[in-house]
Amino acid sequence: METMLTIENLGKSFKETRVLRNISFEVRKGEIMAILGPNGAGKSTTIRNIMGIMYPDEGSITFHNYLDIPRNKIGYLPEERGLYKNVKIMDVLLYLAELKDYPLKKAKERALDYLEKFDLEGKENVPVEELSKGMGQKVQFIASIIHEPEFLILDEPFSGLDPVSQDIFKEEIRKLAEKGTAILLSSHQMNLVEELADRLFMINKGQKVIYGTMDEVKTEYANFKCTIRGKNEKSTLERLPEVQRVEQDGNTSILYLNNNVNPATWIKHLPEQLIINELNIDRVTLHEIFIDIATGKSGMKKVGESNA
Ligand SMILES: Nc1ncnc2c1ncn2[C@@H]1O[C@H](COP(=O)(O)OP(=O)(O)OP(=O)(O)O)[C@@H](O)[C@H]1O
Repeated sequence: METMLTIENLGKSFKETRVLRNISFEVRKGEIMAILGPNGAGKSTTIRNIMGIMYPDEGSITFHNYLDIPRNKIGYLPEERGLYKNVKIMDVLLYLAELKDYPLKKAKERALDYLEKFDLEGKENVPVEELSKGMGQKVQFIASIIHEPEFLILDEPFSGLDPVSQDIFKEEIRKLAEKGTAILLSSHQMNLVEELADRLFMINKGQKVIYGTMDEVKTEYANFKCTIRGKNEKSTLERLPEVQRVEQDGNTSILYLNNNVNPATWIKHLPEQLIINELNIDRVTLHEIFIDIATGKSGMKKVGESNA
């Protein structure tokens, strides 16, 4: 896949404090690349450097190998929402399209089409200030893609959306990627990231901790876990082979297994006296990987130990 955006060894300090160190990743045509990290990790600072809102102290950011990033080819849904309040929705959208040199007739058609998709049909003459938070977010999303950008940055696009609207956003984001848009997605909603992202970059304290495809990350970081429903002593479960730790809630126990355990072999060695009403084996979720890596809670690879 063709590389669109390349970030190499990005470094940034605010006064004496270094908030980004050696950040390198790329975003390719037609992919959804997630940038993840705990609060204060450096995601927004990375995005602001890409957008030219601030400049890096070290490293480079190139678009199709050029240092000059053409603003009319980029779409940006910022974390801080804000549209001109007393202006009608259509006027805002056309104004923003015009700023990106996009043909107005086409922009109007696209705006009407998206307003319909987002359940805002007939609202084109409503002033922005009369919209609910979720409706305003939909309009801002349309504003970020009205000009058919090649590269799209979505900073927390799902916050404040109801589940139906989240699904509509998810579908539109997928469609944009299928049409070839390169998408950089920042979100704390791990389940949505897990469903959407092709690759991910996780940052903590300004440094890379994970970089790879969702499958690579799962294979490298997500061990298997076994959920057993049945009344068993926690200490009995903890003594089972290859069990890293056990979490118990009532009669439900989750056994986190060591790296490289083959669950088919492991399950054959479970003692017969265990009480098993139900048993499931899954890989741990992205949510659990995120928490484990950010907190160093389990025996999984911790921050700084990654060689990804
Ligand atoms: N303009 C600024 N001046 C000084 N420090 C800043 C500035 N902007 C960000 N920082 C600091 O840089 C670090 C990274 O912040 P950043 O906003 O990039 O984090 P983030 O990963 O986007 O967090 P969140 O998930 O909370 O949005 C934080 O320690 C923050 O306090």
